[in-house]
Amino acid sequence: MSKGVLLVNLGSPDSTNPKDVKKYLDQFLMDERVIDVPYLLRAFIVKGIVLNTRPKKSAAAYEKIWWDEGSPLIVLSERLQEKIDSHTGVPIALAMRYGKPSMKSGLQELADKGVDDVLLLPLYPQFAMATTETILVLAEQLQKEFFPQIKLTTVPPFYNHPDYLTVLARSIAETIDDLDFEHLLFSYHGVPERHIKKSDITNSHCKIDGSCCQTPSPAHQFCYRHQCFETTRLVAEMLELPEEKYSVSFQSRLGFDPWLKPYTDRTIEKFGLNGMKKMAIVTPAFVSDCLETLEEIAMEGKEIFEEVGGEEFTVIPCLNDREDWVKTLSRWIDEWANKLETKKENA
Ligand SMILES: C=CC1=C(C)c2cc3[nH]c(cc4nc(cc5[nH]c(cc1n2)c(C)c5CCC(=O)O)C(CCC(=O)O)=C4C)c(C)c3C=C
Ligand SMILES: [Fe+2]
Ligand SMILES: [Fe+2]
Repeated sequence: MSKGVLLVNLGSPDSTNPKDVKKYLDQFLMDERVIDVPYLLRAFIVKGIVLNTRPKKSAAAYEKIWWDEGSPLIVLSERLQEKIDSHTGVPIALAMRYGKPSMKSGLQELADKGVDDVLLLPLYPQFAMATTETILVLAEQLQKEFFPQIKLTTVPPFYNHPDYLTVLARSIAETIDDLDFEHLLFSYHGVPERHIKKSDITNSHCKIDGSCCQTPSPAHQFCYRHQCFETTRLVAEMLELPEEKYSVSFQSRLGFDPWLKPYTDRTIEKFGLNGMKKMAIVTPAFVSDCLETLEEIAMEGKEIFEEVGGEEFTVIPCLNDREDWVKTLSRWIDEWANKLETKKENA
């Protein structure tokens, strides 16, 4: 069999034009794993309400962070793909769950090169219904309908993988090496609490309280909240951060349902109001810098902190295409490719 890799990230609009943003948000928010209500209600919420106001607001936000080459998320993902491609011996294609390049075109690109054994690598450290799961479901649908010759293998969420944690810890230490900050906030993309309960395979573990995510359970294989806490705990351990020096929050909530708490914007405000002057923030749910890190955190978050008396707001960049991250992903890919090779030779 001939091997190849499909890297998948979230995706961005084609441009900052509100029409393009509307098209992108339509595809994104009509996904039943993102807004998980019955179709007619979802269509009413998305097409009847959100798409009438949000595209203009989001387009203005994209305008603030857009690069000459395009969306930061896409450009950074392309750089990552190119670098991995030059480090590994197998073809590497890049796709987005929403927008372009589509997952179908990514699989087609690999199929055109004769690849029939694909490693699917969702670029999300933690599992979530709205990210990893929707990629896996679509990949399986596409495989069945258009690429029956392709065998798919998936890289599981790597939230607690020592290689990933080492790179993340190093990226944090490089930015705040002298520990001259009062608090490090680990801000993860939020999800509605309902998503966490839906992903609970035991149907009884998840309470979204102070202890369920710390109590061992098979539910944690699919628990975004647990996985965010674990990434944080393990990285803090590597950095030898005392407990009072770091905490977790969740950003980017949308709509009126309860989302995971505490909310990042309110946490930053509270820090400033309590007299904190120097804080740092890291966003480990994102592998590539994007609207949510460059605008919501680096611009809006900074503004909130400074408005309430904060003085230094240090943002740790995402892993993007840093060399040690490229090497880590390339090693995982080579290990997969060589393992299959060995199995085949032994057969
Ligand atoms: C309503 C639901 C949303 C859920 C659930 C959600 C989960 C989720 N998203 C990411 C990663 C990203 N989201 C980004 C943008 C973004 N997210 C939502 C909504 C939900 N996300 C919206 C409406 C938008 C668009 C921008 C806006 O209008 O605010 C991005 C940035 C994309 C970019 O082009 O830069 C990322 C990345 C994760 C990891 C996640 C669940 C864990
Ligand atoms: Fe999102
Ligand atoms: Fe939990």
